[in-house]
Amino acid sequence: MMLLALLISALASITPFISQSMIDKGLVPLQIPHVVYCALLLILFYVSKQLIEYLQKKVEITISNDIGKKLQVKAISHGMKIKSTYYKEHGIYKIISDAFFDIGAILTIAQNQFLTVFILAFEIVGVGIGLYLLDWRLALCVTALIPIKYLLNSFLSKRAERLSREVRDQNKAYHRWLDDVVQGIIDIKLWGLHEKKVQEYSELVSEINHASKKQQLLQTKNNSLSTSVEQVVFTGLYIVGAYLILGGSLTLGGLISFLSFASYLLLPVTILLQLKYILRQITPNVDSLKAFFQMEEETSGQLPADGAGCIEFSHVSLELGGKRILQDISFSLHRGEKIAVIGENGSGKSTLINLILRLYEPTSGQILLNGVPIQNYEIEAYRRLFNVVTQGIHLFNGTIRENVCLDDNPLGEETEISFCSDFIGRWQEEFDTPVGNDGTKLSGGERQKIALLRALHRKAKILILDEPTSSYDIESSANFDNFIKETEAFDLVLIVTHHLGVLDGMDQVIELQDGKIADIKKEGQPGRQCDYQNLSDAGSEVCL
Ligand SMILES: Nc1ncnc2c1ncn2[C@@H]1O[C@H](COP(=O)(O)OP(=O)(O)OP(=O)(O)O)[C@@H](O)[C@H]1O
Repeated sequence: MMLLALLISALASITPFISQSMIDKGLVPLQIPHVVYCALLLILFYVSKQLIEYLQKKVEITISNDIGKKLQVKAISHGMKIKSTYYKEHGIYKIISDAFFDIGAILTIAQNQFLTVFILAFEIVGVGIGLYLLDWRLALCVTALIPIKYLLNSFLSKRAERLSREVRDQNKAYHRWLDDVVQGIIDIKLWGLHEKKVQEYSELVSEINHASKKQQLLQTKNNSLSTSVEQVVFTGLYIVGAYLILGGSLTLGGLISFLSFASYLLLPVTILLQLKYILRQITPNVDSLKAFFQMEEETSGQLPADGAGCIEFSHVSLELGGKRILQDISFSLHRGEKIAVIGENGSGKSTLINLILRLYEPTSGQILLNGVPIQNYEIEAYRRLFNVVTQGIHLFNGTIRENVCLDDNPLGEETEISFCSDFIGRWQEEFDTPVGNDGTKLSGGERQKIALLRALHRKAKILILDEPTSSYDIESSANFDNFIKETEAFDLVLIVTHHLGVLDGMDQVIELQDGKIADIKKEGQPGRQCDYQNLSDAGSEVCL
């Protein structure tokens, strides 16, 4: 590549002379052998130039694909590791789509331009030397174009950056909209929002097209102005050339060669001068990609011991988006205990679990596991301590088996828990039955049973369940209550529930109210009498 670049540079510097010699010593006196000789040399130049351009393109595509892939893989990996507080505001789909959009924009704009700089420099030097040697006065006129083009580019590049920012913002608004529509597709159908959403889509696309049209027009304007200036100077070269021929200091062949090779100089010069314009254009994308990669990832730390002696909340408070969600929460859970967290909607129960799972970090106070602040533990090893059923279960689009065995280990003893696995035997394909997108082929209760099987499949020592039975039938609910009461498999069981039947077997019942602890009732040591009747659950009578 380097050799070819040097070759083209050397050839480029002598080709204007070959061309001049062909006209003056071959064509004008009709010396055919000289014409053929010069023509062969020119063919060598053109073929080498094409060859180097082909190789250059090949390298460019490889480098740009490699860079693109590396950036995208890095973006996916980072996107999955960033703290979950980031995607509570905007979904993870939007965050990653934005990053991909920025990567795409940077590569599309920068591709073909930055990578060619190296080759262009050789070409400019070679052709430039040739043209100056051919006629320095004409070469000076061409060189005068460079500052003019530079000023033109500088003038327009500020606007290019503003328009690029506009295009980026419009695309981000579209990703946010699409994320929302994908999540809410069922409600769109149920509430007949189809036309409204299509209208929103149409408006968003119009805005994107409008911004991108302005961006393209500016680019066209830049090209047209630049070409016009070139044309004026080139036309002027005929007049200057005519005077020089008249004065006997330039031959006709020299002028024709100069004019044809001057464009070989101007094209690479134009591309180089456009770098500033291009840099300003990609600045908004580079800025937002930088902001994405600066999003904090979940931290790593020491490995936790296997199992749980004690989880302790010490004066924990949490604020999200300026809103106080939990306030001064203190309690401790000890090995062997089963604990329920109850309270009205929005009292902070799921948030409390999210804090234990390190999906949020306390604004103040500390959570300790076995006496060590939980943020000191290596995050993945820490999370492996928990079997979890979250309130918003997600089932992957695969079979029941694939959804239960997320660790790729074969099915185990969990399949013997009949109240949550019996229903699977009714399907012909049993555990190999596909569940559909997010388990849409299953009922709400069936989805929750698969989520429980998934949690029990992982042989971790702490079981955390967030309203795991809200869609269970009465019989399954009763079986679940017995299972929780009798199980000895876990160091700790923590369950968030509105279903009061399960409270019977609990060692502690923590009641939250408006983000604060209203009561902690311990077995054999009753706290303030809970007003369970206010909790909406069919099974509330079981507790009272
Ligand atoms: N990312 C967030 N930003 C701002 N507020 C939030 C966020 N997540 C939750 N909240 C608020 O925190 C409060 C507690 O929510 P949480 O989900 O913990 O309640 P909950 O007790 O589990 O309720 P439910 O019984 O309805 O499941 C709610 O008022 C909710 O609006």
